[in-house]
Formats: sequence, structure tokens, C-alpha cells
Amino acid sequence: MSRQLLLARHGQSAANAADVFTGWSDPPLTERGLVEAHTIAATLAGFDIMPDVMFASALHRAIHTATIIRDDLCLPLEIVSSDALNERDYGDLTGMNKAEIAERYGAEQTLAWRRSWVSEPPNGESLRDTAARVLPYYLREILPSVLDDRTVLVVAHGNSLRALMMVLEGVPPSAAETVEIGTGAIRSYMFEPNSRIASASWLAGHSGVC
Ligand SMILES: O=C(O)[C@@H](CO)OP(=O)(O)O
Repeated sequence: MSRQLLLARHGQSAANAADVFTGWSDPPLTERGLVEAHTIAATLAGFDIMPDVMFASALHRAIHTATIIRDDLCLPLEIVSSDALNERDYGDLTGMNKAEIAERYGAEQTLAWRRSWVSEPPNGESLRDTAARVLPYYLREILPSVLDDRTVLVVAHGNSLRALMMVLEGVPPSAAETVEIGTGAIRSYMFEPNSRIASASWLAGHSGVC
């Protein structure tokens, strides 16, 4: 019996390393990102956790991270990929350097675009918009697997996972900026049969860069 949900953020991407807004752009993992992906697998193995089901976004950095984990753990499963789990769409900010955007538009506006619940980057998604596409997918595809006594691993992105964590943990919109998940971090939830969360913990640190 398991009913465990694991949320892991992909390893560092080339855009993370260059400090640019990544969003729906599709950069590869860096060397460090590859190491972080292997480390996620090693951490899960250290806890004796073998996922039965794996989900990833449709973006390369998440699929590559998930594939490394699956292969390192020799898991005989297909990774289910969906763009519902993609990173928040950063719209016109995509590909722009974060420090330069902060200089041009001010630190406060930039922080609002990056960390508030409702602020929409120009032609992009707010965190609330991101939650509105992640949550239906979670309820329809992911939660039923967890409640079927599985260990389910979801490999996705800083903001698609933050949106999900906020809802799972009942974090109010006013506290959106307190929820962070660094590259290579793993958040674990144990569920009761009635879908209540019995416990939440970090299996690997949540304070990575970007
Ligand atoms: O650029 C992005 O897409 C995200 C994640 O890397 O960045 P931020 O932490 O600013 O939301």
C-alpha cells in the first residue's frame, strides 16, 4: 500500500543557467542538470521508493529528467507526458534575461510577474492561469492513480509544481511567493484513502537556484 505522490522539478536547464525566462521554450539540461536528474534517482533509491507511475510535462527538460530517473531505477514503465504540466507561459518575457527585465521594469513588477498569484506577464500566464490547467489534469489523471495505492512521480517545472503545491497544501494566494521548488528538488505527499494528505515532506532540498 502506498498512496504516495512525488513532485520533482527537472534538473537545471541551459536557460536556468543563463538566468533567462524559460516558460514554454525548450532548452536542454546542463551538465549540472544531468547530475541533478541522476541525484533524484539516487535519492529515491536511498528512500527505497520505486515509482509505479510517472508523469512528465511535454517539455524536453522534464522528459529528459524523467527518463534518466526511470532508467537509473530500471523501472519498467512508460512515462506519461502532457503539456498540461508544462511550465507557466512567460509570454513576451520568454528568452529575456531576468536581471535586465528587473532593471527595465523594476524589481517589484518583476517579482510580481515571477511570484504573485494573479500578475500576468505580457501575453503570458499568471500562476492562477497555470493552476487552472494543471489542476484538472491532476484531478483526472494523477490523483486517481495515487488513490489506487500507487507511488506516482510527477516531473515538471518550477511554476506548474508551485501551483499544484499551493493547492495541495492550502497556501493562500497572498502567500504565493513563499512556495519554492528548486531544480532537482523532490516534494513527497502521503495520502489517506479519502484523498486527504496525511503528510508532506522534502526528500531533497527545495532551495536550488532559478
Ligand atoms: O523562467 C522560468 O520559466 C521559471 C523557472 O525557471 O522561472 P521563475 O523562477 O522566474 O518563475
